[in-house]
Amino acid sequence: MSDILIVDDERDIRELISDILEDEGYTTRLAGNSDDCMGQLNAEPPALMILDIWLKDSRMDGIDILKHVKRDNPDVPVVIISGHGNIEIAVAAIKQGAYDFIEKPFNIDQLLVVIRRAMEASRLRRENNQLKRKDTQSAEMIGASAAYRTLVSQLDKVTKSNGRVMLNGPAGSGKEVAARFIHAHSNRAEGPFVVVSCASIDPDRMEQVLFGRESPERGVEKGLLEEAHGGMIYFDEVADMPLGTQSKILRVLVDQQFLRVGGSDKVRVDLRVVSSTSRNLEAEINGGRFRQELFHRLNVVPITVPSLEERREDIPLLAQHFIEGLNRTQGLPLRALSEEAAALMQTMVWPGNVRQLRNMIERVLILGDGRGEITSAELPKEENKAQGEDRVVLSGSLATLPLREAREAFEREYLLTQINRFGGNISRTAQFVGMERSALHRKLKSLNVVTTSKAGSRVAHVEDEETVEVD
Ligand SMILES: Nc1ncnc2c1ncn2[C@@H]1O[C@H](COP(=O)(O)OP(=O)(O)OP(=O)(O)O)[C@@H](O)[C@H]1O
Repeated sequence: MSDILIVDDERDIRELISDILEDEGYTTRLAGNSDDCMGQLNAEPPALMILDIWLKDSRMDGIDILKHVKRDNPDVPVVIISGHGNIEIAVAAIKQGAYDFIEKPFNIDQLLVVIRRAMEASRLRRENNQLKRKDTQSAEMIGASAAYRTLVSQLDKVTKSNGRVMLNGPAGSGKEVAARFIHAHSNRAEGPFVVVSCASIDPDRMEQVLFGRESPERGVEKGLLEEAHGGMIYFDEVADMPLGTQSKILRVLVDQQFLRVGGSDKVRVDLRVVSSTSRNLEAEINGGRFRQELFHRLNVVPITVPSLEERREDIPLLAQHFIEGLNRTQGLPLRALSEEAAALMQTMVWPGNVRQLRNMIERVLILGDGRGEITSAELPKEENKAQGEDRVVLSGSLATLPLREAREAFEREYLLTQINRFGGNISRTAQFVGMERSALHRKLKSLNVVTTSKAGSRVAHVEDEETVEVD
C-alpha cells in the first residue's frame, strides 16, 4: 500500500511531485480541486496525502480537507505544502493533525525524507493498532479432555474454509474464544476480528452501528460491517438481534453489499461471519422471534462448545492457566493449586462455566493468604455449598425421596461426576472413591450408569435417563 494522493491546484507542481515519487517506486493519484480530492478519498483512502493549503477555485481549502481526513481516515498521514512565508498556517495545520509541512519552493530530497518518515510512522501505527486488537483478548484455548479435543478438531476443520459457523453453548463456556481461535488460524488472521454484541447494542441504534451512516454534516461514518472488511465479524448472542435488523443482515449475506444509513451508494464488503447463541434458536424461530431463513444462512456449520461440567477434567489445567495469566497481567501471586482444592473444584456446579472459574480464581488470589498452595478452605463458600465441607445441602426432589432412593440418586450423581473427572478411567475412579474395581462396576450397573467411548475417551452417563431423580 504505497499509493499517494497529490492535491495541488497548480498542474505543474502536481505533475512534478508525481514524477519524482513514481521514480521512487510509489504510485500516485492527482487532484486539482477539493471536489476531485473528496471524491478520490471516498472512493479509496490513499496511504498518504500531499495537500496544498491554498486551492484556487475550490469549495474547500486545505485545512477543511485536512479536518475531513482526520475525522474519516485518521490513519492517513497528510503532508502539507505551504507557500513561502505561510508558516503560521502550516503550524495551524500541524495542530489539526497534519504529519508535517514543506515550504514552496521545496527541494526534492527534503520532500522524499518527509514522505518516507510519514509512511514509516503510519505503518508503525497500523501495526500497533493490529497488535492492540489482537491483544484485547487472546485466542488461546486451554484443555485436554475428550470434550475439548472434539471441539478443537471441529474448529480446526472450519478454519481454512469461509463457511459460516454457529457456535452453540451456555454463557461463559468459551464461544468467543472459539471464534477467535477460528480467526487466528484462518487465512484472514491478519485482518480484523470485530465483535457485535447483539445483546448490548441499543436496538434503535443497531442498524447504524452495523451499517454505518452518511450525512452532509458528518460525512461517512463506517459501521462494524465495514470495519470487519477483509477479516471476520462475530455476532455474539445473535438471537438478541431485532427482527428488522435480522432481515437486513439476511439481505447483506445474500447480496454481499449494503447501504449505509442515509447513504445512496452500495458498499461492498468481504468478510467471514461467525455467530453464537446460548439459546435454542429453533425455539426462537417457532416463537416468531428469529427468522428461519437467517438461521439457515448462519447455521451452515453448527459447533457445540461444551459446558464446564462436561469437561471437568480440564478444571485444574484452566485454573493454572488463569493463575499464570493473572500473575502476568495483574501481578497477582503465582500460586499452585493443592490437590484437594482441585478435586473440590472438579465436583462443584458451574452455571457460569469457564468465566465463573476465572472469576473465582481471581477472587481467591486477591483475598487469599498470598502464599503457598491454594487450599480447599480458601475456595468461596457459595460456590461449594452444595458440596460443602461437613454438610450436604439437599436440592430439588432429593429431599422428598425415601432414604434408599435418595442414596441411590446421590451415589449415581457422585459417581458420574467422579468418572468424568478421571476421563472415564474406571481404575483411577475406583482408587479415588476407595472401592475395588469390580465392586465399582457392580455398583455402576445397579445404578444404570454406563460408560461409552467418545473421541478416544470414555464418558459416563445414565442408561435410562428417567431413573435420574436429582436435578
Ligand atoms: N478453553 C478456554 N481456554 C482458556 N480460556 C477460556 C476457555 N474458554 C473460555 N475461556 C475464558 O472464559 C471466559 C469466558 O469466555 P467467552 O467470553 O469466550 O465465553 P462465551 O461463551 O462467549 O460467553 P457469553 O456467551 O457470555 O458471551 C473468558 O475469560 C475466556 O478467556
